[in-house]
Amino acid sequence: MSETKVEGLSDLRGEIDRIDSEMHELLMRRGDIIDRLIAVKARQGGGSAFRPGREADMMREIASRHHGRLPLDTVESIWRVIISTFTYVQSNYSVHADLSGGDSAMRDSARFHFGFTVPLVGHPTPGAVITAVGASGRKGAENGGGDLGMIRAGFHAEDARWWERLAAADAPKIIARLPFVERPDHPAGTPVFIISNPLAEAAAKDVAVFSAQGAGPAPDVSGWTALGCDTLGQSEGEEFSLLLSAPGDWDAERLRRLPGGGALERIAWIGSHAKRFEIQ
Ligand SMILES: O=C(O)C(=O)C[C@]1(C(=O)O)C=C[C@@H](O)C=C1
Repeated sequence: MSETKVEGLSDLRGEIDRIDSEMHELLMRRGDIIDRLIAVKARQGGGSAFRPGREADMMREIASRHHGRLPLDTVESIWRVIISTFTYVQSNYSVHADLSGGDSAMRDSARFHFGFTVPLVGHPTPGAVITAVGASGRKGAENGGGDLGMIRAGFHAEDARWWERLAAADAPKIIARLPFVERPDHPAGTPVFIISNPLAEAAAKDVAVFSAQGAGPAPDVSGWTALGCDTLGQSEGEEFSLLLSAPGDWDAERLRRLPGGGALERIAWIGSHAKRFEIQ
């Protein structure tokens, strides 16, 4: 009579060890591609290691195919750290984070999206972040070179018109809005903009972001959201200043055609990012 073997803890641990060993082997093989990536990018004219459009596509794909017991939070953070670290080993960079809204939420977001290998530098205001990123790009780095910045989306009492600092052509630009995967109870859900020195290639262009100013009070923007344009920041004074997001193919002329848009005297494109991938 044949005995059926009952599965024991050591069998399951053996299976876990085999899976871990395969995952580690695959990650090391992923690492072996880095030198070839650097060589191909150099042949294509160099440029930044950051490819935000590609990263957004990858995160969307991973979130769409995910199923099973492992929480999506875990899978998202593992891949964010893999991709950020692979970017880092192509070309070292630091993340400059605006801590004006408190340290812990921004630190959580930075570690969730960039891991612990990429150095994190805290700053008191968005302006200080923009200055640090701009300065890192001037140290002989090519286009998009240098560090990344992380600015909390939302009201900044101490630097109410921070977006105006992104308006000059050679100033840093918005390249991403995190988290990519938007869902209730995201563990690092603070909405943040990622800025870098201007990128020549591979930006994500679903959503365009603009800085706009004009004399006197701001126009009535209450109907703009329904027309595709969101007001993400607003500051009043002798001049009003708006931070606006719109579909990726909009330009200054399209913004001026909004009701009251004629009041926008100065408009500057200050970057673009991928559309949020929403999970209910
Ligand atoms: O696809 C690239 O261009 C890469 O450099 C690879 C990689 C990745 O690790 O998957 C890393 C950095 C980029 O921002 C996007 C993706």
